[in-house]
Amino acid sequence: MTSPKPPINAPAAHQADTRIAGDRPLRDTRSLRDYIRTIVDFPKEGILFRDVTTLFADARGFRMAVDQLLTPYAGLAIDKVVGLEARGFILGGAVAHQLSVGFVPIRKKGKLPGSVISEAYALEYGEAVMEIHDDALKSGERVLIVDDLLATGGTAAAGIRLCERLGAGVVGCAFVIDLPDLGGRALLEGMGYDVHALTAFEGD
Ligand SMILES: O=P(O)(O)OC[C@H]1O[C@H](OP(=O)(O)OP(=O)(O)O)[C@H](O)[C@@H]1O
Ligand SMILES: Nc1ncnc2[nH]cnc12
Repeated sequence: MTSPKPPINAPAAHQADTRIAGDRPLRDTRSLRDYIRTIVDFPKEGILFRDVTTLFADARGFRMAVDQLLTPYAGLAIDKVVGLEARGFILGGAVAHQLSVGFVPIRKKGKLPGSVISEAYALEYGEAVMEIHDDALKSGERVLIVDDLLATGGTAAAGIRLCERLGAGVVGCAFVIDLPDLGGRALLEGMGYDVHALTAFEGD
């Protein structure tokens, strides 16, 4: 027999299960990685798609991701968090809120309403153009770039170029997932950028 649903304004008693005492889970011992789902052959054959919607949907998982993303940068001077469309918006917005700084979106071509600058880049499974409002960052501002996943590094490198063309400095690039076999970390670190990733999936 299923129990009746509580009234819509009832206190959320079930949330007790998601609370964390210090770093020690009360009951739930899943690691951040355990919340990430893999979809085979999406968006095309041969791709193992690392799906973070299952991580975002879980209160404990999402909090772990946001907290771990910002930990290395908490003591540093950051003026803006720059999020890469689309999942970088969800993470970057939360990180910006935690750091008490503003959030700037980098979007796919044609989505931003104001005057933009653009950068073309290659993806693991296609090509795209990214854009930023040309007044979104001031010269000399220090930015943290946030996205869900680092694969070839093409998206992040385009994001870095856009920020730097506006005169901003990239303090770091933070990702939930690194796919090291696709070379993004090596690319970005080879260019001298700080890369912070919470977990890696090898063999992709
Ligand atoms: O390191 P790269 O090879 O550039 O790949 C990483 C990018 O690919 C994914 O986004 P996607 O392009 O699928 O766009 P979406 O988030 O808008 O779905 C992911 O969220 C990163 O932004
Ligand atoms: N394997 C993958 N899973 C999820 N997002 C991606 N973006 C590029 N490669 C990806």
